Amino acid sequence: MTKVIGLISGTSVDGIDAALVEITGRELDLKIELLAGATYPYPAELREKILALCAGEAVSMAELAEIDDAIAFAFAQAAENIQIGHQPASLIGSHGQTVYHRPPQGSREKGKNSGLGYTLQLGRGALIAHVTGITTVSNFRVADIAIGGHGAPLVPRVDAYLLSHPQEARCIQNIGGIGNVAYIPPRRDNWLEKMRGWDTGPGNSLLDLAVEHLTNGAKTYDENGQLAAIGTPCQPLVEQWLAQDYFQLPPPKSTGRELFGVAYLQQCLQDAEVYQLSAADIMATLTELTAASIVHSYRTFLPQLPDRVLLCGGGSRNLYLKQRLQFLLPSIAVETTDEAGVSADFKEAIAFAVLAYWRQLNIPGNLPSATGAPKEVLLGEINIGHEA
Ligand SMILES: Nc1ncnc2c1ncn2[C@@H]1O[C@H](COP(=O)(O)OP(=O)(O)OP(=O)(O)O)[C@@H](O)[C@H]1O
Ligand SMILES: CC(=O)N[C@H]1[C@@H]2OC[C@@H](O2)[C@@H](O)[C@@H]1O[C@H](C)C(=O)O
Repeated sequence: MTKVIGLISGTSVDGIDAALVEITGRELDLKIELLAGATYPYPAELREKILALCAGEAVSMAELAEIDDAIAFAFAQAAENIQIGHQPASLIGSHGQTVYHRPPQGSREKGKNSGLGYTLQLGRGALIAHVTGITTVSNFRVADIAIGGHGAPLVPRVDAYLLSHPQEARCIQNIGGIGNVAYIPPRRDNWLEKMRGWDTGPGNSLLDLAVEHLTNGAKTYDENGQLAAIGTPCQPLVEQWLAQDYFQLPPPKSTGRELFGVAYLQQCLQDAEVYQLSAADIMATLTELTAASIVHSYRTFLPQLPDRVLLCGGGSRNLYLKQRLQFLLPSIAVETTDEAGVSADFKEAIAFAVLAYWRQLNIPGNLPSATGAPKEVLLGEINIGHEA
């Protein structure tokens, strides 16, 4: 049994999710127990700086170094806090903070750099290992990227072992800033080879930006989808947006705030002008885009629709969004991963604890059918803590 801390701040940049878990087994016999989970918001000033970086604002290398260190210290503090009242952990898996993600483009010849993806997560693991004294695995995405993969999504392989079912085909749908899915066929025959995974597109990123814009900064997210729920989705707009490139691109595929960020929202608002929509209608329409893009991708790219969809991430708390997903998938059970025994709030943090644990055991962490990499690889760089 190994006690591991998983840390991640996702594309919503709302704060650091920390999970303290006990892990046993390897793959098919993998078991986790969540001992503690908490979200530690970033200091407001740091969040603003990170969002500016993500939006492509120019910073000097000196400023970048400062932000990197501030993130690492915040992550180390989260690791210290989550252990309070528990026996100390022996390993940390820290995803860090994505500030830039460029998916690979087209085919790539070995040894040549044309078309290679690029991804940058800040919050260097060496500093977290030094501050906490705990060995820290970090930089999980780069090995998959280096061999031509997207480096994302990485959670599907962990989903496979924690959430597969002997009879049911399941879609594990994360709705964070960006949405991503893991499709898991029933656990029989060569089920792992039949798995699929990809980023479905915007999760909450456009919703958060829109609410902030429409309420002049008074709100940062549409709690439970309350505002969207009193509006009406403008279907012609949803169809217009769904016809765009990303939604038609076959998987494996990944995306980020580089695409579904401020400029994308501005274009959406401009497209909406002709329909003279109310604030609630705009929110309903953007929420419909999130729901419809998820369902469109299942209908277009999966070999069969799943028997059950298990939601996770902050968007699983958006009741209106959940209702719309259920409406668009009438004969399929739409629930959350909580109902299958894995915390919907902390599944990503749990996954990075598992990925660190696998790294120590030399077990590959990527699922080539989800990242597009040509083979399985070990993920993450190991930074030894001085107490190791
Ligand atoms: N009660 C709620 N009602 C509606 N939306 C919510 C609620 N709680 C959280 N959210 C949404 O969830 C978002 C945070 O989700 P989460 O923490 O899963 O994202 P993330 O991990 O940063 O993203 P990603 O998975 O893309 O890396 C918030 O920004 C908000 O939009
Ligand atoms: C580059 C990056 O940070 N991607 C995130 C993001 O947030 C959701 C989606 O886009 C997913 O691809 C990924 O995160 C999760 C943790 C993953 O790798 O599975």
